[in-house]
Amino acid sequence: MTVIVEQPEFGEVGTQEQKNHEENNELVLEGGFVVPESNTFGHIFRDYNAESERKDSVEEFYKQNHIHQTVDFVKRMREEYGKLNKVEMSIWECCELLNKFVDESDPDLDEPQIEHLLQTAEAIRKDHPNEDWLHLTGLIHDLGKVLSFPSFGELPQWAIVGDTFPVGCAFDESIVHHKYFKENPDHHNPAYNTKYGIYSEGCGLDKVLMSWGHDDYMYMVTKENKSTLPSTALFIIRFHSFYPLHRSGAYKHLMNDEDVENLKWLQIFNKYDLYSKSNVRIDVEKVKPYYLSLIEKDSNMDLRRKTDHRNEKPITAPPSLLEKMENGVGSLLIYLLNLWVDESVVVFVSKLVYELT
Ligand SMILES: O[C@H]1[C@H](O)[C@@H](O)[C@H](O)[C@@H](O)[C@H]1O
Ligand SMILES: [Fe+2]
Repeated sequence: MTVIVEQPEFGEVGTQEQKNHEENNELVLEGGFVVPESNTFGHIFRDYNAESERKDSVEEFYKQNHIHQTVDFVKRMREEYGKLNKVEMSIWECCELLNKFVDESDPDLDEPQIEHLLQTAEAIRKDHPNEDWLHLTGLIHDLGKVLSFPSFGELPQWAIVGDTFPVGCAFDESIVHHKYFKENPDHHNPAYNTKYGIYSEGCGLDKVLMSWGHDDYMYMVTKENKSTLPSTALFIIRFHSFYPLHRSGAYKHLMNDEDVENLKWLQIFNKYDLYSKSNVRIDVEKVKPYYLSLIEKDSNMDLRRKTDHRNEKPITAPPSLLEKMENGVGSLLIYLLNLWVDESVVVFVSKLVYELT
């Protein structure tokens, strides 16, 4: 059930083959995934000013997003959704649910999200066939968009999608449709509108409150369910919409050394996330078995049991037992605890181990 992570090698993503393709106006990443020149609508990617049928609605989306994302709002959302007490659902069920969701913030895509999830994961798989943790990350990175469905609280889209940014410090100029922040109360609050605001140099992104949406929610779900995905995957999930950082280089003064390392992977991931938004259709049924096997491997991530251990208290072993956990039997206990089996089973096994050791 462990998703094996090979140590990443960071280097320039690019080869001679890539350069040849670049001359032909297309970009190829390492293995064979070809970056298209234009999005589904024939425009360059992330052009928020291009005349298109989505231009005005995307702008209206960002207006609402920028007015309402405040420190108070983010704190309330984190508190509320941190309980993970809404619904239990398997990863694949979430993927299928998202088929009914169209992202109002996205100028590049108006297809159901399941296509996007699989397009991202398949593009990564083409170039990095051995990084199965990154394939799974691609598959689940946007699942937090389920927040738009009634069972997950039916949040408005401005509280789910779009690029994210820190709250509690000045809104960087590079943020899409920045002008609408002038209607955000935090923008006029001296505690929140300076370069550092409530943060300090190098404090680490983990300490930073990000505008609330699918990224932070899915991060919470992944973390609290004790996914075996590596911490880099959690970083990617949490910050994949943080374009002001990973594209524009803003807010780097808040990063610590670990963030610097993780950012390299996020930038690799982003190429697939963004440029796989094309009209190349995916044969869902064909690739489904592979992704089900990845989900199975990271069995902690079966949201059926674990998205929502709502209202349940985390199960912890008694202190006397914790002392005995150095040995092999203790590891078995940790394993069982991590599986979040019924509490009575854990207590029974705990007692048994205690007696035997
Ligand atoms: O419109 C898109 C979309 O909502 C993506 O899921 C998000 O990750 C991007 O940052 C955003 O620009
Ligand atoms: Fe996303």
